[in-house]
Amino acid sequence: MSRDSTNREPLSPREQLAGQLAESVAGALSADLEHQPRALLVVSGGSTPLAFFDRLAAFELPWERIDVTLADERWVAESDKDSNARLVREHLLQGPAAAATFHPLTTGDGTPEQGAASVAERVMRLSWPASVVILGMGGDGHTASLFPDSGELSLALTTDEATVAVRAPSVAQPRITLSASRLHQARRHVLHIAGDDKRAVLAHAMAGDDARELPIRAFLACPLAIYWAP
Ligand SMILES: O=C1O[C@H](COP(=O)(O)O)[C@@H](O)[C@H](O)[C@H]1O
Repeated sequence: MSRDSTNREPLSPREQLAGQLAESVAGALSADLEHQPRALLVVSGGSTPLAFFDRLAAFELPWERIDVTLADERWVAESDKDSNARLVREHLLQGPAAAATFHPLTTGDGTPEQGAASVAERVMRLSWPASVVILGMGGDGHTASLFPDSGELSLALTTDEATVAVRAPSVAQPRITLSASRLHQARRHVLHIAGDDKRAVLAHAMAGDDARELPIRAFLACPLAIYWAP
């Protein structure tokens, strides 16, 4: 355990990792904004990024020139406990970062199939390439909402469209995901994961090349900076 800058709270390895990733992402956004009017940050949902969001939000950056969107989203209301947008609003768009512009991946449509085209138009208006795409990974090797058991996986791995509506037996809600081709459009790619289980999945992914088995494989050659803690 080390201590944070106030020398009060002991930091867990995951908290230290979140701080290191926040520093790196803040530096990347700052560097890009020196030579472009706006910068785009693509983040993932789930439980892993929360401490990172909290840390990044505190950086003094020209947030009014920063757009934030998600790699994927559950097709639920923003008030839902499973909404990635809710996590971003509650943990990232706080303090200095409240001045950023957030672009959610949902619409008022009943299904992601109905909403995907208008979300794609919204996404394509952003400042690509993104400064950073931060990916997470599930225990099944999924990243964003590219699930091994989804009927839309092949489409999501190959289409030039920006978004794909996804359904998978392994997850409760329908989802929308940025396609692999859209997620590839970034200056920097990061994989942020924690725990020995995910390290083992990543090692398995690195030993093969079939992205339909472990979709994270579609990003291993980006190159991908790996942020891992026990
Ligand atoms: O479903 C999702 O899961 C992954 C990983 O989530 P975590 O809770 O294990 O951190 C995430 O990267 C993805 O964006 C999310 O929709």
